[in-house]
Amino acid sequence: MKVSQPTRLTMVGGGSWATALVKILSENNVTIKWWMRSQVDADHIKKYNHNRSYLSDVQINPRRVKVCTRIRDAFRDSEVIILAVPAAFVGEALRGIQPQHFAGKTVVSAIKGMIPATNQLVTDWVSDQYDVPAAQIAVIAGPCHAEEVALEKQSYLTIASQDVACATAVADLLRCRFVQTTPVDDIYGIEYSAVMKNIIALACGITHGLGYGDNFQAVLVSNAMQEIRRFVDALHAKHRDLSGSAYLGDLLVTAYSPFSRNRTFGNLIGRGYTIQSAQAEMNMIAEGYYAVKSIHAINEQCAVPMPIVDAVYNILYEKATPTSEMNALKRLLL
Ligand SMILES: NC(=O)C1=CN([C@@H]2O[C@H](COP(=O)(O)OP(=O)(O)OC[C@H]3O[C@@H](n4cnc5c(N)ncnc54)[C@H](OP(=O)(O)O)[C@@H]3O)[C@@H](O)[C@H]2O)C=CC1
Ligand SMILES: O=C(CO)COP(=O)(O)O
Repeated sequence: MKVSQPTRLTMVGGGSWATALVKILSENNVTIKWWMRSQVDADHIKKYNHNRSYLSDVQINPRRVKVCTRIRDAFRDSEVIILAVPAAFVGEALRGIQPQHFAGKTVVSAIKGMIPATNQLVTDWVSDQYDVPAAQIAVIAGPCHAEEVALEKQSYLTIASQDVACATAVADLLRCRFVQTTPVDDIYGIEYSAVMKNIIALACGITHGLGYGDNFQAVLVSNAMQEIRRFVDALHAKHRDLSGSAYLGDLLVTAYSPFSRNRTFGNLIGRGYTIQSAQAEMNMIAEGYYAVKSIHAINEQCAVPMPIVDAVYNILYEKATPTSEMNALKRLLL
């Protein structure tokens, strides 16, 4: 990707994170074609310059942002594609897009989830499905809730790519008054850690819903860090400092923030909601619900000890009760 401004960019997704990223990018010299599936939401933005369904206080700049519901129109002439729908729906969002539509473009995943059908990271899936070279793929990571971006609270993003020049170019696009960005090369470590922290946040929410306190959660989170290290090292061994903000920082914000979708979903499960009723209660998607199934399946090959992931999987997919799983888990934590 050329680092030259102005940049023509496509945002795929009409949810909270897509809306927050549109806000960030609109601060810079970027023109955005913003694809969303809902015609009603798109029409509303065109008329009133805000997204009625997510982060409705964010003003959309009509000079920078054009909304559309046809994915091929959204891709035309763009240099950068940002994917910002939950992983389970990215295939549906890109229906009608062929490898040639990605040719020459930089693809940036803002997604912290796994492709359920293939148990792949989103970037691996993009590379396989659309023949996008690794040097043109990046991810957006770091502890950053869309709600705080909407409020212009100081935030930090880490941009990872195997090609540091690509990461740097994307980091330049996303740096603004209230967002600092850092380019790095550990794309696999960062993407897997971002997926894992959502599962841990489900566990934090479940235990909170059951009545466990801060003392327990601190032990849960520190054990989770070790679990993440074991898993990521087993898949992609590399020297990495997991105390960095894209790893530990993202785990902390998700585990402790009331904005967290995954923690909220877990909390409802801990309080006795069924999966269906918890999903219905939330207007947003908790990626960890889908991801735990993929991570559990991948770990059948690696066989890394992951008691927290196993407990969440058993609760969400094996009909185990939160009480019994957390009773068993608490004996394993140190
Ligand atoms: N929210 C945040 O703070 C952050 C989120 N992320 C990541 O960003 C990604 C998107 O999350 P987020 O924006 O929070 O999600 P939201 O729950 O806010 O939005 C979900 C989006 O997915 C769309 N969608 C839902 N169901 C389908 C479907 N069946 N087919 C196609 N599209 C569908 C929704 O469209 P519709 O409105 O029409 O239903 C909406 O645009 C996730 O991977 C998340 O982990 C990363 C960092 C921060
Ligand atoms: O990844 C996120 C913030 O960095 C958002 O996920 P949660 O909403 O589950 O915390």
